[in-house]
Amino acid sequence: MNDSQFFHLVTEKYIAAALGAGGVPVLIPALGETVAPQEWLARVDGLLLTGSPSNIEPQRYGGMPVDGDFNDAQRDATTLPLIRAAIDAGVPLLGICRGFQEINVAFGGSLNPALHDSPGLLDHREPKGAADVRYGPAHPVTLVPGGLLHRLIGEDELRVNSLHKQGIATLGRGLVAEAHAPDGLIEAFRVADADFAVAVQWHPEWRFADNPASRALFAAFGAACRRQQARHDQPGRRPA
Ligand SMILES: N[C@@H](CCC(=O)NCCCC(=O)O)C(=O)O
Repeated sequence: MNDSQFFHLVTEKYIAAALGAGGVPVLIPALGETVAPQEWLARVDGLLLTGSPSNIEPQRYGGMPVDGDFNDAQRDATTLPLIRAAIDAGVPLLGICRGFQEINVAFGGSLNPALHDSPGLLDHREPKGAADVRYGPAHPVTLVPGGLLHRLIGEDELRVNSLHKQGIATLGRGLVAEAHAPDGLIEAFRVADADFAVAVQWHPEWRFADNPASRALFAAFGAACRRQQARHDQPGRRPA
């Protein structure tokens, strides 16, 4: 008998953005090793790695446990192997906030556990207030000239929201920076050799339909998922 009272959930803004990208969203529960990554990858055409208030366990990237930290070991045990398997299978990825941090860690990168305690870095935590305030524009990011996001969005700079206390300390091998905050923090990257594997530290899913840059990002993710769907539908396709 399982009498667990835990919920596996996702905020509706992610579901709305996945629908807006042309997808049929399905929530993958945090089951860790109970279901092999290949089982999920045979059933989906893309992975949207969402934000969450929880942190990645620091031992996943060589860090020290922090007293009182809200970690989610079950999610780590699900997403980190899934990310590696998705890249091997050519499944498109879009990582947001915690999802951005997860892709970095899956590629061997590390995180700064508290940006606001690091001299020279901005405080990237959300302001207090209603959702409009918390998800409101917080700082600019500069897109790397000629990078994927720069070409997709067609702007040199964006104003983005900011709801994270952690951030990239070292970028994982095989990842390429795509955007920086004014303090130099990497705010977006792509996986160098992937068809589409992009991650952003901000929240483009928040009112994505009202924001041309967010629309462009989700449209590109949707198009990559449809390319993967076409590969799925081909006889003799590459197994996940
Ligand atoms: N551990 C991270 C998580 C930040 C994050 O994903 N925040 C999103 C919160 C809710 C949402 O999905 O909108 C950190 O604090 O750095």
